[in-house]
Amino acid sequence: MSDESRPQRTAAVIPAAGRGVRLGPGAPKALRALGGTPMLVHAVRAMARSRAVSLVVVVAPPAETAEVRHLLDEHPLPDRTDVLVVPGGDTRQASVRAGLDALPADVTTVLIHDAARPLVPVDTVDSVVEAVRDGAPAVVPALPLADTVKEVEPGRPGEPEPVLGTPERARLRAVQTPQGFDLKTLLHAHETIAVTGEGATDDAGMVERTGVTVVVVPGHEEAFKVTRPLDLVLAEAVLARRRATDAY
Ligand SMILES: Nc1ccn([C@@H]2O[C@H](COP(=O)(O)OP(=O)(O)OP(=O)(O)O)[C@@H](O)[C@H]2O)c(=O)n1
Ligand SMILES: C[C@](O)(CO)[C@H](O)COP(=O)(O)O
Repeated sequence: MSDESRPQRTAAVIPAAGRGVRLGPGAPKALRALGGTPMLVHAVRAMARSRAVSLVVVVAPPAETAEVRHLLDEHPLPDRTDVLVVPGGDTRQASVRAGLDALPADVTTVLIHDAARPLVPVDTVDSVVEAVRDGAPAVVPALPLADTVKEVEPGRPGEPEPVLGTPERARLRAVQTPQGFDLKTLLHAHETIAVTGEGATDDAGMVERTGVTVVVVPGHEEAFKVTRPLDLVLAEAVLARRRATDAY
């Protein structure tokens, strides 16, 4: 079968193996409650809400893999969505790679979505999938910045840092997930980076290093990442508003 006539199956990989150090002491971040339900369950449902996604691969903290499997069995998804659970690695990049390695051969498009972004709306997920299916090999949702950004010479914590410059804000975007990829393009980036030993803080950053053009589509304010304690307060408020206004 030629590449053109092959059915386009879309899977989502959810890296969820981080500890959540910046959120403070407690269970691994993805397992902490948001509105009484683990953050990971919200993130998995957010992917399954897209009719394009028929498989979700959850990359769990290695010590909690069985617990995560049990948790997902307790929170079933629509019949059309399968869920796999695999153990993660020491870095986000290694965890994403573990998720990619678990994908079956018929997957052509992959979304990489942080468990730490539990409230991404389905329209944002769908717009990323659509852009990949329209031919973009790498797509990221992103928002313009509200703050001015300074480049600094990093110093010791608490010490003043000299400013090196002020990038033009109109050209900057704050990048979210899910990031969408033609699977072969992302696998090639992972293989290239394994050889060069470089790292990247997001998946699109890895693809950029292989010379492939990444495009941006509009992100959403509610796709923010739960990183620090105040983010959890905001997430609870957003979820409570949704539950009060629609059948969420
Ligand atoms: N070894 C790792 C590290 C991170 N992640 C995942 O990558 C996503 C984004 O990372 P971040 O928000 O930085 O999560 P943590 O690494 O858990 O946060 P922290 O740096 O505060 O510990 C999260 O869903 C996290 O679970 C992962 O799967 N494997
Ligand atoms: C992938 C990401 O969420 C895009 O903004 C971000 O780069 C993750 O960074 P973190 O340092 O792992 O929180």
